[in-house]
Amino acid sequence: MKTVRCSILGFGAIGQGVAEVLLMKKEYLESIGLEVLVVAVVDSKGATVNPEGVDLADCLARKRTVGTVAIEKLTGVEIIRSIAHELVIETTPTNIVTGGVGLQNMFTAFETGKDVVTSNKGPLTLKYRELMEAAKAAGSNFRFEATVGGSMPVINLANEVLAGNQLKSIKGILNGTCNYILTRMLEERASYKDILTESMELGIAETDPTYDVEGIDTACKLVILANAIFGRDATYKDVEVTGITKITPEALEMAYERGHVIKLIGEVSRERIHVAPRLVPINHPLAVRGILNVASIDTELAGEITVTGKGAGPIETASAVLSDLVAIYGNR
Ligand SMILES: NC(=O)C1=CN([C@@H]2O[C@H](COP(=O)(O)OP(=O)(O)OC[C@H]3O[C@@H](n4cnc5c(N)ncnc54)[C@H](OP(=O)(O)O)[C@@H]3O)[C@@H](O)[C@H]2O)C=CC1
Ligand SMILES: N[C@@H](CC=O)C(=O)O
Ligand code: NA
Repeated sequence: MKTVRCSILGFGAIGQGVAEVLLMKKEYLESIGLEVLVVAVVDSKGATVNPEGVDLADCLARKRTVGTVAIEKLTGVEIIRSIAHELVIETTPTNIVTGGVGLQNMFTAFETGKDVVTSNKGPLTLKYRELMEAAKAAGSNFRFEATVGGSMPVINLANEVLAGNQLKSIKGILNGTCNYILTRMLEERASYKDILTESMELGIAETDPTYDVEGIDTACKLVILANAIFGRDATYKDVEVTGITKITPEALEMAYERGHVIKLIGEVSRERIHVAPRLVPINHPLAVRGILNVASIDTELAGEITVTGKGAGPIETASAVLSDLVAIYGNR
């Protein structure tokens, strides 16, 4: 049995989802020869640490009752430097201005020879090239399937499953919150404000939900795809961005009467990266509903390949984190 010691940095919707999935998948992981030991869990107030493995069920219970896992006043960087482990699971908030605490966590992880699996888009949007170089110099694994499309496979699908097949563009819906809002505004005439509040309660919206509705989150994901799949050196400023804040119920209804839905569509190719609301025919493969995401990959050899799946949510996103963990340490 191989033991993988890991830290979970950020214990909000996704960090907790990861903890739940690690508990749920303990037997499966053991069946493929992996014992995953979480040695530290960190939120904004501090950490629970145990080099022999923390009690994840207890961390989840304390987070839900007391509001924090903090027992010791330690930060992510301090934990990365002082506690022996192999893998940092980074799930702190996305910040595209500074990279947030996640950027420092990732650089420190590579500096100390650790692998990183993350759902955090900020560092990758701001400093993709530098992070890849740091990971390479350290000989570390760096995987981030959860950053784009949540559970929906897209990065690993394009780079691994479609390896060798030159890709021309990727186009689709990459924000679950916006799709949920647009769907419910049209189908139930629910109010924009109420659905946004509900999205925050469901753990699908960003820590700062303006990132969702202003198209910033989709833009981040397009930057990650541009860099990870199209070999570009893009940052946020390379994206043309329009969000959904100006879409009215009347506009949605008028479009529907004419056989269309309005969707927030992102598109990335070697030439252009842009996101804006667009009209999509009702029966088109991109016209998915609710929190679903969808991506149509235009390939050189295989034509168009379209995938869809839940783009947000704690357990769904943790599914992508789990698959990255297994890709690094499993005997596949
Ligand atoms: N929600 C989703 O469906 C998806 C989210 N993501 C990405 O995953 C990441 C996490 O999202 P989500 O869980 O929803 O966000 P939340 O806001 O629910 O959780 C963020 C967590 O990070 C903690 N945190 C904030 N600052 C610090 C700090 N300085 N040191 C340590 N911990 C800190 C927070 O602490 P505290 O609990 O004390 O506030 C909280 O536990 C984001 O980058 C997001 O973009 C990606 C895919 C899907
Ligand atoms: N807030 C995001 C979460 C996943 O990245 C979304 O709604 O898609
Ligand atoms: Na994904």
